[in-house]
Amino acid sequence: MSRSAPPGAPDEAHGVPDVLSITPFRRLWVSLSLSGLGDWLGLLALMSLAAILTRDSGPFAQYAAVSGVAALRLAPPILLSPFAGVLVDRADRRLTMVVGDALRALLLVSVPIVGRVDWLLAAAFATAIAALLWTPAKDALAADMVPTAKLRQADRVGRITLYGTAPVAAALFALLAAVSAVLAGLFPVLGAPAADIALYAAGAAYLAAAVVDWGLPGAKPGVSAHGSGGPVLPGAPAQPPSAPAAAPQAPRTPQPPRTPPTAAVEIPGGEEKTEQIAPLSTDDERTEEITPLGAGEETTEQIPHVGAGERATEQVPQVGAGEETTERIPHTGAGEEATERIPAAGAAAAGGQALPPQAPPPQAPTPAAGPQPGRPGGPGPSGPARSPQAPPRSAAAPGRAPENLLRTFADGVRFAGTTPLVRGLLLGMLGVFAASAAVLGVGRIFTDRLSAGNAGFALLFAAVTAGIALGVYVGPRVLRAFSRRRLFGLSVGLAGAALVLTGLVPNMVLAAVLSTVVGTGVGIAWVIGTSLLGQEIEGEVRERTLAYLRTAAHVLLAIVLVVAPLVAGLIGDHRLDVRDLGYDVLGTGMVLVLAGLAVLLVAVVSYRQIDEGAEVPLLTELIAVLRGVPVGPVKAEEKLPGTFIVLEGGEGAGKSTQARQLSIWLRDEGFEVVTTREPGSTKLGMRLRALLLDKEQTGMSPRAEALLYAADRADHVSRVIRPALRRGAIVISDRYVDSTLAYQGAGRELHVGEIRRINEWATDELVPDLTVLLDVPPSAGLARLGGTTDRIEAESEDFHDRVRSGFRELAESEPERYLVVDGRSPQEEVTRQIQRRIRPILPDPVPQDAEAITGMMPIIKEQ
Ligand SMILES: Nc1ncnc2c1ncn2[C@@H]1O[C@H](COP(=O)(O)OP(=O)(O)O)[C@@H](O)[C@H]1O
Ligand SMILES: Cc1cn([C@H]2C[C@H](O)[C@@H](COP(=O)(O)OP(=O)(O)O)O2)c(=O)[nH]c1=O
Repeated sequence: MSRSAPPGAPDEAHGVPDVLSITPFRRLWVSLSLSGLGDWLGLLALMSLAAILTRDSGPFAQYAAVSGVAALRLAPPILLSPFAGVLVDRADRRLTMVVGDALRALLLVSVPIVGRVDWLLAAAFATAIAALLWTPAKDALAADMVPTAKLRQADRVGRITLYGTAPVAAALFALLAAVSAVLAGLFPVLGAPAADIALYAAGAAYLAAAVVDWGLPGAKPGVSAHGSGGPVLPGAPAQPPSAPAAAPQAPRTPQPPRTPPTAAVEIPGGEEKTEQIAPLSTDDERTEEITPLGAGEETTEQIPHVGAGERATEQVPQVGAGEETTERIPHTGAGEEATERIPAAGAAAAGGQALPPQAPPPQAPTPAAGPQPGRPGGPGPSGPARSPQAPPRSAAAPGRAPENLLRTFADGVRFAGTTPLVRGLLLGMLGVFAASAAVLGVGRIFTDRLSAGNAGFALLFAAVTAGIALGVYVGPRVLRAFSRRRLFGLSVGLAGAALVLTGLVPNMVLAAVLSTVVGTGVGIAWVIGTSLLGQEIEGEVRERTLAYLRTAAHVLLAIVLVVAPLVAGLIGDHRLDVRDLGYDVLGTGMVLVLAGLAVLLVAVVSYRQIDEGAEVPLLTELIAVLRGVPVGPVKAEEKLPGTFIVLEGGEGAGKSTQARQLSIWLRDEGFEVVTTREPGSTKLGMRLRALLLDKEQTGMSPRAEALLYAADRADHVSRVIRPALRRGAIVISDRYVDSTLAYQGAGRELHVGEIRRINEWATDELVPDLTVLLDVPPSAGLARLGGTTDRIEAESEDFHDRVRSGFRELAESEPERYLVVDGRSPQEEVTRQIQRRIRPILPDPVPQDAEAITGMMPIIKEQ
């Protein structure tokens, strides 16, 4: 059965990013890498130079300047992105990118030349504005270049590029700081150019990006190959550069694919777009999901995605792409909103507006971007990684008011906190995200106090990003036998503890080592958190939750980057003298300590939420895992005195016939025998059987079918089988778990492993002592039945062939627990073979204590 790696199981082929073989996209990617480098390098250099230029301007000025750089870079995306989208929708995208990159180059280069902090802050703000216009143009262009089927991949490539440029920028920054120190030594006239060179380098990176942009294929305003103005995520890829903070998450999040493929229409401008786009509706994802269900199911599936009942349903036809709808909803929360928007903004817009996420993309780490593991501090430079889903692409809907972050939060809190696990995960992920933002926020002044300057700041930043990368890599590989939930909680705690220590040690090297540990904790928490979230929640709710996470991360980033230096300034630097020992209490260090303590608190709260119901104490499990011994609740195996025999096989294989023969024989032998069957041996089971086998019942989804059989089985085991086994009876069941594995697993091509798990739970892991498989070719078995067929019997020949092979594979995988008999043999022969196999496993027909008393009862099985 393993053969059936059902649909859905085979994840999208995330192989080598072959989107990069699309020449225009590859060029765009080069441009994104360059401007991403410029973003990160520019951010680091601006923060550094702000600290340097204000070093002598009074106690609080330095903190305020660094905080100001962060605020001015992050504010435009939050406040202005909807307007930027409108503008960009009307402009030539390629040209917008060229201008955006060139402008940023000029601005960064002008900063060291002017050498004034007020100009530095103005330039920080202006680069944010430039990125704000550049981002939607880039997203829309990317969407035009990539076929719909590859949008998701393009999105991934984009995000990886975004994260990837951060450590590169950190390394480059450190190198340039060293070079500038050497230059300053050689030519004292130059002063200490410190951050200057980094700003020139960032300017050069932007300039190079502008040159590459120039060679990109242009696109007319408002036109998108994919319709909706800019499709969805595609842009995401683009994001890299900008969005620093982006969300790591993931894979699932991005709904990129949703872009309606169709909309290959060119529509200039806002509203009209909507209409034209309308007709489409394909979406890769959806298609995949629907496939197994067959026609008729579509409707059913869509509804859950859409969320808001009727309204949503109405929208679908109008908007076309179901996905679009889906996307909007998560962001917006309310179905109605979505409805309103659509007409007004057009699909594209709708997407675009996806809340804040994209909006902010430009510079700030978009929420969307979220906490990507990869991307370290998210604080990134310019734009946040737009969320994949967020349709950065087309900017905002004309005339639409800027999205309301508060609303996204309110919606998010409402739906995201539905289970303790989800609550715990979100809390933990946001906690570690804030931790890395805190390091970035106070890092520059902190390293200044440690006399490590730019090089120290670069080292700190590189340490955190490298730690995150390490965490993301090792997270899924470390302590494999250890509970993922607990590992998540521990990694959040690790990040918090390491952050506290970082703030306490007045030593650059130790601070760098500890920052790596902070990053590692952050990376592990992100990678595990996103994967647990993906497992825990599905479909529309998952999208909403991730949108919320991105938005929250974005806002948190902005707050931490702006507030952290200010708090450090308020605390100030003090010297503690205890006897002969002096200890410098740094305002920045204390902010790290406070942030670390907050993260530790978050770790505890989050751990409590996600560890609910765990049966083994944390330490016991950890020690066991480290020693390599099996862990887990040691289930007190209930020793059942009875014997459980199951007859399996296809239709007409002779199961009922043999069950009858067996029970006659065993009763004759003096056993209490319970003959039963599935489905339908309890009151509830009879009703389920009617549902399951009624031919009128058309269009039942395979998963629902599997669950109904499992429900019947759960009732059957708890009411009939287990009580009989407890009494010491021999239970003969006509069908059991293997039927679901064969019919719904192999036959319907559902995931066999998943069905097995569901059935283990349903039966509380009751496994037969012996399973007899009566093997007959389906045609022979069905011919024996004659007459009318039920819903399952009426399935195709192929289906029954798969079922037969499914049964045989099961038997082959556990030969000691199976007896396979050729069901075409004469009945008596089949019976004899079964008796021969059963005899050795039969219990003593008389309770042992009774025998001990009389000492004279025959042992039937030996007769
Ligand atoms: N070994 C056998 N050879 C020929 N016919 C058989 C054999 N076993 C059962 N049958 C006949 O095949 C038909 C289906 O048998 P049944 O036991 O009801 O199959 P199942 O319960 O597996 O659907 C019955 O008419 C039965 O008499
Ligand atoms: C128990 C079980 C039965 N089935 C199907 C197989 C049969 O076609 C039908 C049970 O009908 P039934 O009339 O009991 O058939 P049989 O005499 O062949 O056992 O339900 C499943 O698909 N999955 C299951 O888990």
